[in-house]
Amino acid sequence: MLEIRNVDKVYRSRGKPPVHAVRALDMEVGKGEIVALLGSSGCGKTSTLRMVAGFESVTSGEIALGARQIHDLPPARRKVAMAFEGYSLYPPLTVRENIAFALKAQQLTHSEVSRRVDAIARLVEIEDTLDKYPRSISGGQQQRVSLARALVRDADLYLLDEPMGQLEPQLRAVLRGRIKGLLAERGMTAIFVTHDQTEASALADRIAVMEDGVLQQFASEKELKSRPANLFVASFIGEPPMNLLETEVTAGDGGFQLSVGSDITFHIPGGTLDQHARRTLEQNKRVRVGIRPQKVAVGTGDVQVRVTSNQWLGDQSHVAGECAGNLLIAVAASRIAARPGDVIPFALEPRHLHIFGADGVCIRHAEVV
Ligand SMILES: Nc1ncnc2c1ncn2[C@@H]1O[C@H](COP(=O)(O)OP(=O)(O)OP(=O)(O)O)[C@@H](O)[C@H]1O
Repeated sequence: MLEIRNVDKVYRSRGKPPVHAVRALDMEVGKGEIVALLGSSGCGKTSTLRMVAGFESVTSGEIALGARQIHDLPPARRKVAMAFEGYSLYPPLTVRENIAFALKAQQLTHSEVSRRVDAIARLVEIEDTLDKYPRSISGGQQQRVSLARALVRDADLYLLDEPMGQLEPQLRAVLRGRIKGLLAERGMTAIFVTHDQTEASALADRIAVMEDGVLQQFASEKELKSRPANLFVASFIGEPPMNLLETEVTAGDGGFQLSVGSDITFHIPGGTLDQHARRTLEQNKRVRVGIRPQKVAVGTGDVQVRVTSNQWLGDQSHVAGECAGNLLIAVAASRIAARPGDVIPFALEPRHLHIFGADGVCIRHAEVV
């Protein structure tokens, strides 16, 4: 449906060094798929969306939508609807007129326009603002008008830039569900930008994780968590973040020992490694390993940890502790009786380890259970 092929974006402003905002981006989005672009501020999410919509040119590369090459077309001819981060509402028009304006090109009857505007306004809960002007409504309401203006259109692709960033958490959760329902019911294809992992997971079929202009991994939330492509994705996705440890590698016992000083030793059987992983471990003296806090067992095991904090969050405990200069976090389903300063055991099983090569690429994933 949407194909982004080897796209680069370089901003050049006079007197300033060029900014390489997007690098060699390759991405395919299927019909009816909902995709989240997730990443920290400045990683190139908005630039990507704006290039697809046509508000920024591509520096190189191609973008196709269905059978059409669109990267050289003006925005109005792309059949792409976009809700902007800065809303871009027309100040002299009322909310109703702003939303209806998006339907102008579709030559609908007056009553059909009214019906559609009322329905979308109801969905995003702005019915009572329809006769007001943008300046007299709140930022959160303006954001919903912008969202309504994009979703009301018939388009091949919907691009939503931080569509709910201004809304309070409760309304956000309600709208998330409704928008997902609308997109699914109509088989709409959508890409939305977010900083928020919960939002990405709740709305999207697949998540594109970007950092520094580079697509790091494009996969379902489940796969990002269970098979992170590299250290960046491993540490960025998941809450609390993955525990990462620097280990020393020694070969032996038909496999490898990965140790953190004399305090932690993992035995990795050769049979759990493919050829590339084995070669990487043979060639590197040190590698990083990662283990999800949810996979660290508390009160059992042979890693002695000095507790630094222990919080009960109502449905789970987060226990943090220090071992050989490393901070380790464990998530347990029950209350843990431990106070800061106590020494308690943690169990870190080798089968739950992700192992990363010197370039940060994951060479062995944890066993999926
Ligand atoms: N018009 C522009 N001219 C020059 N540099 C720009 C321009 N627009 C964006 N940039 C730069 O390009 C990089 C990527 O910006 P972009 O807005 O795409 O990131 P983002 O991931 O959407 O960030 P945010 O979440 O903060 O909106 C940043 O370094 C930004 O400063």
